[in-house]
Formats: sequence, structure tokens, C-alpha cells
Amino acid sequence: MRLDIDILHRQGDFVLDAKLLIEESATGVFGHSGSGKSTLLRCIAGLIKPSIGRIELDGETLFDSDRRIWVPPHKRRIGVVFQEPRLFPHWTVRKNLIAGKSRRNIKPPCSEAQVVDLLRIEPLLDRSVRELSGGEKQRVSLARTLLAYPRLMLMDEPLSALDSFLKSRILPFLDRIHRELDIPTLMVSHELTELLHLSDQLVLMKGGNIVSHGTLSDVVKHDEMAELIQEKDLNHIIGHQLRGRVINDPNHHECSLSN
Ligand SMILES: Nc1ncnc2c1ncn2[C@@H]1O[C@H](COP(=O)(O)OP(=O)(O)OP(=O)(O)O)[C@@H](O)[C@H]1O
Repeated sequence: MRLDIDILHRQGDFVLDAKLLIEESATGVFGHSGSGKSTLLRCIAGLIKPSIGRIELDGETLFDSDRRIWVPPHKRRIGVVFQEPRLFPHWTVRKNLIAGKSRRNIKPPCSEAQVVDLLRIEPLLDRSVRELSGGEKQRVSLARTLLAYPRLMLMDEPLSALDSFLKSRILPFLDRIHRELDIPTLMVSHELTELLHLSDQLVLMKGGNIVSHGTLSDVVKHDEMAELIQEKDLNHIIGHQLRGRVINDPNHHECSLSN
């Protein structure tokens, strides 16, 4: 994956001024509240049109103010997962997933069965969304986004509405998205431990700017990090080896949405 961003965007008094080249498969975006993390993700997704600049994904220009290029969000093949799952509450899980499936003529990077299996939602397929727990809904929402076959997944605080038990249940599923399906991810979180668990590299933002980008050991040297690191993060940081984790792989079973 190669995501090349050079944009400037004004909204009210806030200015996002971001120049960034991301080539890693899993990147975490970190920074104080109001530093511009969500705005950056929304610009990449096409939910905000930057004032000026350029965004390229894998050599395709998604936005270029000089050349008047603007690819609308639904044509970018970028999946976005928000804090609150976005599903049709009165529909069954299966109907929600079918509605989210890509109708484009592209080679699917993964099968329906793989996605259903990856997120362990097979037992939920015929249940109504409104009967599901918060964690179950977020897993269905992730599955729905994956079935649109995105070439990049943007996740904006996907765990922050969940309690710590559910977070710990969903975290391994997020990890499997790029490890097993090979879909690059860009994730915003206030929780450094979550980002360390899921990311190869970190992007640190402050006041609308990218102030550091690199491995944890690169980014942790930045003064801004001293304010952001909480006591509970220290154990994770000490001796942390990005990507050196083992994820349980419970029993594999196949199923199809059209059952
Ligand atoms: N529609 C808007 N109009 C004007 N200002 C906005 C708008 N949306 C966001 N802002 C401002 O832009 C700045 C960046 O917001 P953004 O949501 O990107 O920050 P963030 O880093 O994601 O914050 P948080 O961690 O609290 O979610 C903030 O100062 C916010 O108040």
C-alpha cells in the first residue's frame, strides 16, 4: 500500500496541514483531542474535500486541487469504521451484510465465508441487529465494511464505545483484518496500548500537523508523547515489539450468507 497525502484544510479556526507518506500495512494515528485525527481520516475517505492539495492511493489520484480531480467516497474503495456501528437496526445481520456487499466487478480479496468466519458472526446471521450487544454490532459492522472489499480500512476509534471486556474481545479481530485478509488499516485511538497492539507504525498529530511518523521508538522520543503516555501504557511500551504477537486462531468453520 502507498498512501501519499499533501493537503491543507481549513474548518473554522482549525487548519489541518498534513504531508504524509504511508507504506506500512497497519498504522496508528495518535494525538490530543482536537489535533485533527478524524479530519485527516475523513479527508482520506472523501467525506471532507480538503481546501487544497493532493491525495494518492496506490498510484491513483483521489484528490488533486490543481488538476481538479475529486474521486467521490463510494468510488474510492476505502472502508470506514466509526465508533458507533452503522447498521440498519430492523434488519437481520444477514440482510445488513448482503446490502453492504460490493456490486463492483472486482476480484474479491476474501470470500464471504472468510469474513463471517474471521469475525465469528455465523451464529448471529439470522438475528435482528437491535437484539445484538455493542460488541456483536461492531463485529457485524466490520464484516459489512469488509464485504465492500476495501483496499484500505480507516478506523476512527472503533473500540471507544465498548467496555474493556468487549474491547479485549474485538481487538484480535481487528488485528486479523490486515494479518489474514491483507487489507491495510489506518486506525485512530486515544488508547496507546490498542495502537501498539495493532500497528506497525504510529503517526503523531498536534494542532493539525503531523509532528512525528515512524516506529514506536521513533515517535516516543517526541516531546508531545510525554504528555500523552499514561501510566498504564508504560508496561506496554517497555520491551514492546511491534508485530511480535501471537493471535489465537479458534476452530475454523465455513458458511455462506446465502444459506
Ligand atoms: N465541521 C467543523 N467545523 C469547524 N471546525 C470543526 C469541524 N469539525 C471539527 N472541527 C474542529 O477541527 C478540529 C479537529 O477536529 P478532529 O475531530 O479532527 O480532532 P480529533 O483529533 O479527531 O479529536 P478527538 O480526539 O477529540 O476526536 C477541532 O478543533 C474541531 O473542533
